[in-house]
Amino acid sequence: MATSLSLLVSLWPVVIGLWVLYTISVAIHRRYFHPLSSIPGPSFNAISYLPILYQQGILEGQLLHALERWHAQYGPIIRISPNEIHLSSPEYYETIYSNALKTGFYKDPAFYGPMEGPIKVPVMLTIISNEQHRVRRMGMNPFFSRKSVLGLEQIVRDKTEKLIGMAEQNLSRKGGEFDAHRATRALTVDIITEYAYAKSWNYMDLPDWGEGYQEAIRAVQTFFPWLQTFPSLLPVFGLVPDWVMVKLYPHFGKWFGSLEVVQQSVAEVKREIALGIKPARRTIFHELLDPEPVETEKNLAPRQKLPDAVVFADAVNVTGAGVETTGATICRALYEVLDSPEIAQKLREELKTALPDPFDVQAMSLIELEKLPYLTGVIKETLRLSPGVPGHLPRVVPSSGATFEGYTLTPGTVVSMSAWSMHHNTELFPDPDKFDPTRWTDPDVDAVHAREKSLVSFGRGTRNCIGQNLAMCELYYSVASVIRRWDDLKVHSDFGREDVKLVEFLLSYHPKKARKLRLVRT
Ligand code: HEM
Repeated sequence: MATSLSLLVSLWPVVIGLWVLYTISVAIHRRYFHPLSSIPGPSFNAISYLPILYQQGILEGQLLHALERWHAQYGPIIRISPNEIHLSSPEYYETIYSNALKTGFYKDPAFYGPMEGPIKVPVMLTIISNEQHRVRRMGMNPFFSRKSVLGLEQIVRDKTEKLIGMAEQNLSRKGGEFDAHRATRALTVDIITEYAYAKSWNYMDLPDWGEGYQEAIRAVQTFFPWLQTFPSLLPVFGLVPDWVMVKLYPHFGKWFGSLEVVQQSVAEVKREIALGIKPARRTIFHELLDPEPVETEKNLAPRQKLPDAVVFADAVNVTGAGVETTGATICRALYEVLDSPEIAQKLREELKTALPDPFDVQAMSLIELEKLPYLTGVIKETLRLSPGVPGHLPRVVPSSGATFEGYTLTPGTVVSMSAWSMHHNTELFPDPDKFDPTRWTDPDVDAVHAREKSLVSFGRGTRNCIGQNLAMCELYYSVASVIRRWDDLKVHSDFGREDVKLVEFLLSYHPKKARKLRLVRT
């Protein structure tokens, strides 16, 4: 016994030596003999996944800024990890993202897999197979079509009116201020839950505007970079009981609470369906649990019913995906408009003509708001500078291979682009950090068309954002109603440009120490 122990101890240096040798040979292979070895980029990125973890996990969501620096130094194609290439030329976006079913580029399992997190079932966002995704998405598409959004526009109108009423209450107090950050996230929760489940969570009525739910989503996302780098942590993470998570991160209580509400809603709809009760309005759950047949060229084809766990997963995805993204975009638009007297005046003038009564949110209609060129310019420019999903979206090169910038990429290579670098392309957007709504009202229609092609805040093609029609409706209503309502609204002096800097964990956030947007009246 003693001899075998001492043998084991004496072998340690050999084991460590072999491990060091193995690591060095892997590094040498990745750097000099790997199919991607001729692609430029920082040397350490070519041999290790740690630089990405450093940017995302240690520095917290900084990769989008690092990508900008690396592109400036190494050019339009860079190797950002042993197996991932990032591109900055807009011409490739269509190839990689437009029609996944046709081109075969598919989502990178190493990046998207860990995002299933505590739900443990692939949600629509994380499905890898494009074909499986098509089937899942088909059921939900009609629910988020433009026609559906126009049909349910009253929900957005009513919730926006409530937001304005609450802002009025806060602002009319002596020294009053309006917490636009929290309020806009509560607004987006209330809209999506009423829209999707016909039962608003009414976060706008809570004293803390449901802050815990928003913080929990952010906290969940900060784990992603670690799980993407060390996937073996995933099962360990799954073993941690909920109560321990709540102890470690008290905000998780709100998150788990919200999951229960979604579970209950699924159960309630299942009961109604079983009893043959006809709902006042078919919700997302009716659509997924008891789908109406689809009209095909020949006749009506029945659609597949989904298991409860899948319906639940998609519902959670739909609820969470539109909160921070839309809330942050609304806040950025309000900040940019109110921070510039010239932009504020121009927008107010346009809105005064279109909306004579500043108090009447009920008179607004999406179709009329969309006709306002300057307001539209403000919204597009905000989506450019504050895309809700600004970072790299990794896709795997299909079996046919691919060629970019003269480099051939073998099947299985991961290739990505990001909204952030698309939106900072200096040829299309000179002085890219400047907020300039007139980029979108330029009389040069070809130039505007080229910019529109490069505006990819909602992604592209079959894997794009399903909620974009709803998000646009929310953006038009909230920006128009707040700016039209008060002529003397301004940004609190304790808030500045450094507070709108972006970090990202798929969704964009502001750095932890950033202050939240508050508005005051002069
Ligand atoms: C300004 C607001 C928004 C932005 C910028 C945005 C952006 C995006 C982007 C870029 C994707 C694709 C991500 C990828 O390729 O991995 C996406 C997916 C998705 N978004 Fe949004 N989104 C917004 C609002 C919303 C809203 C309001 C909803 C609510 C329904 C929503 C629900 C979803 C869902 C369910 C997916 C996954 C779709 C799929 O994989 O088929 N988003 N979003």
